[in-house]
Amino acid sequence: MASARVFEKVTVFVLHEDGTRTSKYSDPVTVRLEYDPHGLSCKVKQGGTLLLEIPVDAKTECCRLASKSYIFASPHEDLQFTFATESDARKFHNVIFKMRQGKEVSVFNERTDDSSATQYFQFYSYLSQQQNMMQDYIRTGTYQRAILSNMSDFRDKIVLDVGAGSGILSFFAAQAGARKVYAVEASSMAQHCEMLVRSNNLQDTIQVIAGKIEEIDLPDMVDMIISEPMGYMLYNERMLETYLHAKKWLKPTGRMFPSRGDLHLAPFNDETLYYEQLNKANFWYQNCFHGVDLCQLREQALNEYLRQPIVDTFDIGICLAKSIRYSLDFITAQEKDLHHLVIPLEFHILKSCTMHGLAFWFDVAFLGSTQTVWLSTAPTEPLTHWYQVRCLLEKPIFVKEGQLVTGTVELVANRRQSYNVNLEVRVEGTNTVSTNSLDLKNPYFRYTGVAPTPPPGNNSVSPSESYWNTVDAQGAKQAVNMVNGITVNGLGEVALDQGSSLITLGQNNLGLGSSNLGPIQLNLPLQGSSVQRTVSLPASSPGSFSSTSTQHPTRPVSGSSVGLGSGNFPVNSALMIGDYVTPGSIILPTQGIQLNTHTHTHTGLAGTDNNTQPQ
Ligand SMILES: C[S@@+](CC[C@H](N)C(=O)[O-])C[C@H]1O[C@@H](n2cnc3c(N)ncnc32)[C@H](O)[C@@H]1O
Repeated sequence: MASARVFEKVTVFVLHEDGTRTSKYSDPVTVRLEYDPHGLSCKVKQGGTLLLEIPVDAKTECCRLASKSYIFASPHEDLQFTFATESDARKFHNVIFKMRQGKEVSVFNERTDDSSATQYFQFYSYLSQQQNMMQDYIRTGTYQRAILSNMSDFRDKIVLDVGAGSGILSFFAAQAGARKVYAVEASSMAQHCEMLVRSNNLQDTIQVIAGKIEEIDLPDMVDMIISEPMGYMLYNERMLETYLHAKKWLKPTGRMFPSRGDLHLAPFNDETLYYEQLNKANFWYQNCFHGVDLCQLREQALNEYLRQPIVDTFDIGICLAKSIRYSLDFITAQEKDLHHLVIPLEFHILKSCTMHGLAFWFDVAFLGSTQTVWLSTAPTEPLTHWYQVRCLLEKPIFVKEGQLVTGTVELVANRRQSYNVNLEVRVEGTNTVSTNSLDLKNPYFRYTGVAPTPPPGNNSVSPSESYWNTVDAQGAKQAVNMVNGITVNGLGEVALDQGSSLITLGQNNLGLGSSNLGPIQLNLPLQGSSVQRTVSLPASSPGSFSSTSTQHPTRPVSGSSVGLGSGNFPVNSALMIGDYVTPGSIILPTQGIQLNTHTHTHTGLAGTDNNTQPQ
């Protein structure tokens, strides 16, 4: 039920203690039963005016009365609705009865706290959040390619879209020739989705069903299930369980798009990241903060910071071993398989280094009958709104090339639609063990838009020389300037009068004293930044020129127009609840960006230090 059930000419009475009743409104009203993630919302209207709204869920006290009436009991008022016809009263009762029956047996409700579900579906009811996901071009483009390059899996088929949101994947299925698409969406986005279906004239193909997969009914079994159920680290949000649950509607020969998910794990080295967390905790290590000794809480603060998985991106060069892959086959896996995952670790260390933790990313595969398409969130691939996730160890360990690091990552599902992550790593043949326990529901969003830098010690040629070799000599030649009546270009070539060609000078061979030229400033493009960096050249360098260039992160960020500069930008915390922050939701200051080479300071971030998930 995406559209509301509407009942006209309903008379509403207030029931009194003494058994009498009085009319609540002078005229009959219109009653609408609308889908709500908790159950239903019963809206009483007159003309366009909303007079009353009664939330109806599994706990609401209500029942049928005689053949044409229905009673709602509430602490302050008991109401009787008398319908125009018996048939209306029966329909009204049936909608409520079915909803309540669904709730009683809802697998979703059993595994989810009400508060978590409320916040979660509220988040997805915002058009801006659906837009954020839709604008992740790598994500949306890959889904469309996977579907349209496997037309034979969709043509004339019945498709189920699990968590349809705006309905974008349902539209792709329709483009691929699906006969019928059931677009199931639990948030109130279902209503917007239905509007799009109608305005695109696809109401005969796409049927929007408002409700949770675990609670709705479908008229048919389906040939194909499509969905985008992946959260941070693949498993966050526990929507994969909903995706697997939906298989109760899949024909035995049916397909799942995506068909398989691979979680990748690799040990990493990142001194800056580790000390950044440590330093944040050091705030509590002061004994006279406005006259108050805070030291007692330093340990707990550190624990809190270390419990946060870090969401951002990094250079693959920080990884100390080849990643291991933990695969989940969506066709064969069961919901309960995702309640407790134990991932065995075995890393063959490739370079001697301090290991600070484990990095995670995921890929999903669409195994079509014509083509296999992969969607990857690897650090080597264009950035998506899933970024990558890193979990720090409580105590970093030193590992040597050739050593074997073993251990486990345990993911324990919780009622907040997330996981507790327990790490344990051991260096084989030594006594070295390190652990940590993290809360995936409360990650630290650290992405600033700065291109990640490779780890130190990776240069086998002189970086200074290679840089200058790549400076565009032609650009410098054209940067012509007048200095003390002499024309000088960026290569140091000079001409004494206008119109004559420029000549290369030896060391100050015009006899100009260095003091005449003064300090020379050169504005260079900075990698990953849209700001200029001022470099002072020796005063004896002839001429001065200014070359302004805007360069974006070396790894393209997918999604909407992102021009991300250096420094720390406020992230709109309202956008960070629920699913993810997209690259597009970084807010750039309009002016005056100070070059900040320390990417680890986050004083510029809005709100708290980035809680990205609902609690
Ligand atoms: C990550 S979004 C994807 C939206 C859309 N399919 C897309 O690709 O843009 C997941 C959607 O699934 C919905 N959802 C989550 N759990 C659900 C459930 N148990 N039943 C139905 N919908 C659900 C959310 O409300 C959200 O709109």
